[in-house]
Amino acid sequence: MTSPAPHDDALLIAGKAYRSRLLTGTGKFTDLDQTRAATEAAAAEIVTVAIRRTNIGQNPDEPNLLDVLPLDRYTLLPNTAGCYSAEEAVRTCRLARELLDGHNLTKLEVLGDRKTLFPDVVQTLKAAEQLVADGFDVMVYTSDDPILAKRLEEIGCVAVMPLAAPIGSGLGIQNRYNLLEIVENAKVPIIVDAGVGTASDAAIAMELGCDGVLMNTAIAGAKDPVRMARAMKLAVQAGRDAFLAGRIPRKRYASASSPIDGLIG
Ligand SMILES: CC(=O)[C@@H](O)[C@H](O)COP(=O)(O)O
Repeated sequence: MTSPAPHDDALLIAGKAYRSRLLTGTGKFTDLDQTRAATEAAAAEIVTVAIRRTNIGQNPDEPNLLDVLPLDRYTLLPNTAGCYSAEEAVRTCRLARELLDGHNLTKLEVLGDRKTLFPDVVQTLKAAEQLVADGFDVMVYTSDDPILAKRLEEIGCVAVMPLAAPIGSGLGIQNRYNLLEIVENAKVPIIVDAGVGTASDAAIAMELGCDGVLMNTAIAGAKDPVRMARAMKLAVQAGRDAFLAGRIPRKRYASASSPIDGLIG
């Protein structure tokens, strides 16, 4: 049997196919040139933007992110970073849709507190319901709770994005069994969002069967963001290939690498 070439293995989100399974954030870079260079090195196709913090045309006198990440090349994923209630998040998504001429794809995050930046799951569910009813394609940041992930899928979110660890912590995947449970039960893409620290974290997420990884701090905060972006691209690709190839089972005892049948003497 021939394995599909990696480029046949598209990530489908809201009816659109993407070759890249690495989604990147646009915050925390030194300047727009670095944002562009790192995003290119990551080979990201979907880039997320904090609508309340980033100029995508609201302030005509300030540098515009879209000058370095043009809409004909990237799929913009406006996000609701900084929102602490369903109401604020819904309002922010509507503002983004207005600014972007009816663009329906959105990343919902409703935060619970400023210390952990964990999602407020009650407010997240409420906002997701309203946004889906309002015609948005909602990619939703959530905790790594499998029951909640399923509820968000049932509501109609187009992708569910459980955290690996708190946003910006770089702690890597804290509960791989929860992620596995979420992935095994999902009918929509599962994209790990937040908490990745280095390339091996991204590879593990993909080896677990996640459909993609979204990250910002691990790239933007690295000593060499462009180099880290490239490392993340390769890690996501390697993890995906390893998942599709199927890992060998773990065994307690050794099994010789060379066959012992037909040994002389
Ligand atoms: C960029 C974004 O949308 C956030 O959810 C978050 O910033 C990602 O987390 P890390 O910064 O930990 O990668």
